[in-house]
Amino acid sequence: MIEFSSVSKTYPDGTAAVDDFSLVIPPRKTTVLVGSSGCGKTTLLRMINRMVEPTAGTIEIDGESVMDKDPVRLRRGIGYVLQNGGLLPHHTVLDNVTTVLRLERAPRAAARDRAFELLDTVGLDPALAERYPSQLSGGQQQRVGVARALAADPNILLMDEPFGAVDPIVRAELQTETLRLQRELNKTIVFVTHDIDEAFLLGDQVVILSKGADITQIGTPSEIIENPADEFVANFVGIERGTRALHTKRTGSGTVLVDAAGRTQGVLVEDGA
Ligand SMILES: Nc1ncnc2c1ncn2[C@@H]1O[C@H](COP(=O)(O)OP(=O)(O)OP(=O)(O)O)[C@@H](O)[C@H]1O
Repeated sequence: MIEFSSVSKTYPDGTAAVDDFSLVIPPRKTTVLVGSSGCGKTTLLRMINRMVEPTAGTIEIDGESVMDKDPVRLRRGIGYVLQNGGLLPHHTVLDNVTTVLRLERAPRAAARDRAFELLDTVGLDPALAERYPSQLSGGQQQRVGVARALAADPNILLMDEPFGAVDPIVRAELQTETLRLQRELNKTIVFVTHDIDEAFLLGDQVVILSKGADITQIGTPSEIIENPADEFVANFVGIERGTRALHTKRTGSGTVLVDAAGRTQGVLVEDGA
């Protein structure tokens, strides 16, 4: 479990990125932090692995403050996936994946075996192992980034807009893979995005943030769609307009659900019918 208690972060230039933020992140589930640009999502994520240190408040992992842990060891125990993959350009895929293992002084052969196992886990062809990041597609680079983050088998995986830079089709593929990985690996995932559809697809717990990392609503996707906290959330989620604003339409053979653009999205099947 990760717990934020009254956490604030003011950067040296006076920007109050996070103001009195408290949240419990349950283990082995995916928590998605979603909100518009600049609301403090990345700052929150980076405070978990101490890449950013809070100005006030505490962050605990399984009851122990991150400030009491050695930052280097802490970071090696937490996988971190960035938007652009964050791969080292002059290192092969294999070397990128084994970076942490080599820092941990794992024997070379064991690290290599583990890297191939990880490439398989993230759905990459082992033939890509000797390539450099520039010789991979954006989607493949992201998979390498995930493999690298998983290398030391961390309990926690932080993902900061990991699919922001790939095209929509690859993005959908990577989202499906993330769901599969979560089922198979059972990690505590903290995922940052500004895309509410991505948040609802991946999140067991979704946290909708506004400026200063102010929590506007927190809940499961169903809870939020069924009972949006206010007009901002209803708009953000697209309940009044867009694909989630469904209307019923009677047809000769039953009732269908139609979206705001007039496209039929499905058939209404009444419970117990
Ligand atoms: N190193 C820094 N120094 C000063 N201000 C910063 C720094 N890093 C972030 N900020 C500011 O803190 C606020 C929150 O930034 P943060 O990156 O956490 O937001 P975000 O929600 O992740 O945004 P985005 O979706 O655009 O990445 C913003 O106003 C940003 O400009």
